[in-house]
Amino acid sequence: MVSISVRNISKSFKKVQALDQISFEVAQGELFGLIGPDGAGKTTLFRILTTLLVADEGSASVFGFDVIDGMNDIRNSVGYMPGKFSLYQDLTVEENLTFFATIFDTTVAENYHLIEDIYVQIEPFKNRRAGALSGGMKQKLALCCALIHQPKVLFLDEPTTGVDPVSRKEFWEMLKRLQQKGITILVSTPYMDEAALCDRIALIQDGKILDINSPEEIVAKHQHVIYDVKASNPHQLISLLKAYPTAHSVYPFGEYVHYTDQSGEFKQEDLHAYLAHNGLKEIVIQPTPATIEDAFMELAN
Ligand SMILES: Nc1ncnc2c1ncn2[C@@H]1O[C@H](COP(=O)(O)OP(=O)(O)OP(=O)(O)O)[C@@H](O)[C@H]1O
Repeated sequence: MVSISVRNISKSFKKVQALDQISFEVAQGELFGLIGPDGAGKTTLFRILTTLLVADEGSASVFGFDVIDGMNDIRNSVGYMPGKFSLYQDLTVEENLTFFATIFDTTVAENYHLIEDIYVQIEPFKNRRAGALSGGMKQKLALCCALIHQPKVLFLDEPTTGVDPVSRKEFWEMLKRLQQKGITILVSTPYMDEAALCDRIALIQDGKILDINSPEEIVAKHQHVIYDVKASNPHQLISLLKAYPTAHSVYPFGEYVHYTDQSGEFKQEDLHAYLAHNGLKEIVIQPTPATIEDAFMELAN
């Protein structure tokens, strides 16, 4: 069964085309990721799907309810965790949760089973103002607030941005548990490593979908051999690689530069000799497996 359906959605703000003919479907119970850099259009899409913004073109439905005609039904059946400002900073942890339960005409007690796993971690701070919580705790509270009315679909806009790596990992484990309860989850993230944890992902840039598939298939489609390259002068290394006659792509990747070549006759020794001849030292060149980030760079090129 289809839980979220997006058909040819476009949205512009004056001269900026935030979304350009976006289409995709999310199955019930699926954990689907929107992956893209800042400004890709992720938040705009979330706002359209949660009925807070009207698209210029196209149509969309959530759980069979149209985003225009079924606005109230959607609002009652989805949970939305916006990237920023979803909590009342001056209310305590407990007051925030009670507030969100009340506006959906339910009680914390009624749906406590859904949030218990998460809430026990912030319960020791239940009398603390939300504004005084750490990033990871705010995120857990925001997730509890989005879940307290037992939504069928969860929209999470960059839930782990600005959160430490341990809390990020815990957060994804919680999402997996929620998925097992049958909740459909649409989550956005700029972190490519998190993309691998989704069932399927859509790679988005400049309002367009570059590809939709499982993370494994997106990586498997990558055509070029990727080389990790490192040398004494990273800036010069990038310029030299870009100037190499058969270069296909060159971009920084952690402590390395990722290099792909367009020639079938590429030899690591030739590239090594070229870099050494141009004065670089401590040169390392080694093949490395493709990641989602590499696939993204290739598609975005
Ligand atoms: N209300 C608005 N008025 C004008 N431009 C907007 C508005 N909302 C979004 N935009 C522009 O639309 C584009 C997409 O923005 P959007 O917030 O959807 O991207 P995003 O992928 O969520 O990135 P971010 O993580 O930076 O929010 C950006 O260029 C943004 O500046």
